[in-house]
Amino acid sequence: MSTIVVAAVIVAPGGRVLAAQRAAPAALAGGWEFPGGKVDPGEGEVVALIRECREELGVEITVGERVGGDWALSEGYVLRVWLATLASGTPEAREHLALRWLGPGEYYDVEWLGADLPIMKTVESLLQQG
Ligand SMILES: Nc1nc2c([nH]c(=O)n2[C@H]2C[C@H](O)[C@@H](COP(=O)(O)OP(=O)(O)OP(=O)(O)O)O2)c(=O)[nH]1
Repeated sequence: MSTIVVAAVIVAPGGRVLAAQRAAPAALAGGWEFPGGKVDPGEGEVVALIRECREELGVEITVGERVGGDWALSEGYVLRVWLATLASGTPEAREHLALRWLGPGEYYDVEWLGADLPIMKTVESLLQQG
């Protein structure tokens, strides 16, 4: 069975989305992703998403609609993604090298990890549909 990784596309007014730059492992460090992480055994996926955003960014999120289905990662891992908004707090890079809010026209200004580029494209279409 695959390990499930969950990630949040946190959307702020003006269609800004939060990108986070990975600090590790070496093969991925410097690449940009949506905040999240692995679901713990027995843990709900949305619960894991909220926990990861609390741990990594120091924020509380409100989870919205799912983005796509299972996004392929490396062997044995799948990525599931949700739109989210900030319920409280200001994101801080507690585990990442940096954070960036990307507005429309800036969505591709960072080096997304391979799995994340198609997700960004799907999110762009969703946000354009309003
Ligand atoms: N969180 C996250 N991980 C991603 C994305 N895209 C992508 O390829 N990944 C990969 C990187 C990692 O190999 C894996 C997620 O692992 P993680 O390191 O974020 O998980 P975690 O916070 O639970 O950390 P740990 O248990 O390994 O300490 O999925 C993404 O957008 N968000």
